[in-house]
Amino acid sequence: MINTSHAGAGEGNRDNDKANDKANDKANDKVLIVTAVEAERDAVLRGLNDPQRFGVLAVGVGAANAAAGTAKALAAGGYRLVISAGIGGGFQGKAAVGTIVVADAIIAADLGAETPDGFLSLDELGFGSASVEVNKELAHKVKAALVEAGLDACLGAVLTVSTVTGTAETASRLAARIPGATAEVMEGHGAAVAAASFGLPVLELRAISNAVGPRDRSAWRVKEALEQLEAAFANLQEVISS
Ligand SMILES: O=C(O)c1cccc(C(=O)CC[C@H]2O[C@@H](n3cnc4c(=O)[nH]cnc43)[C@H](O)[C@@H]2O)c1
Repeated sequence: MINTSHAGAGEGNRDNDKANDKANDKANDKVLIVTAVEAERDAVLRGLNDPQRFGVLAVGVGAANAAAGTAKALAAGGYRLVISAGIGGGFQGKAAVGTIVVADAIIAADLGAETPDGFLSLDELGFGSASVEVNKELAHKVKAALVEAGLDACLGAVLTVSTVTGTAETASRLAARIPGATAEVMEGHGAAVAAASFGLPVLELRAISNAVGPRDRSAWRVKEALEQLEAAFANLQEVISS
């Protein structure tokens, strides 16, 4: 074996690798914010006064759309963090309409099996996990920044479902099965799985538009929730960009 003891060459290669890593770090410096619909995307954009540092996309309703849209954006490169954002439902006693919920857990609440003895999650079935880890330190910083800005914000588990809860019975069953359940949405888990597949951290931030429970569209406060979403991102740029 030829001994290529050109230490200088080795060091040169290592220096070059470091330069590349630094360049890549610089290149991967944007934050991707994904919403379901354009109205949510536009509210986020109104809040951001330097949109160049962010990618803000409406990827469609539901976890499959969120996963596909997030993965497609991440495949283009340049991102270091994913945030699933939009409106959501709030669980009774946990998040009232107008609250901003920052996820400390992202859970696909109906990913599992129905049995005569109740629901078994993917985790309980032994087929992986229905949850995606959240960057908790950042989640706490985000929540603190929102409270500091005078917004009503809380931390809690954000459940992703395929079917919006429409009865008190379903709401109670979800809350009993997942004690930290705070908000219900349709996309977060999809975006989170896509982020994790690219090795990126994820956050979820939802402005509560309605109570999780009996279906009453007249009680939804979407306009107000979108205003809260705008206010949230107007006060988060430094925290999520640092
Ligand atoms: O008319 C209905 O009851 C109804 C049925 C299905 C979906 C909707 C939506 O408008 C939800 C779409 C959109 O909003 C998010 N969202 C808001 N509140 C909730 C909720 O209580 N549970 C789940 N998702 C909610 C969701 O992330 C979707 O993007 C209305």
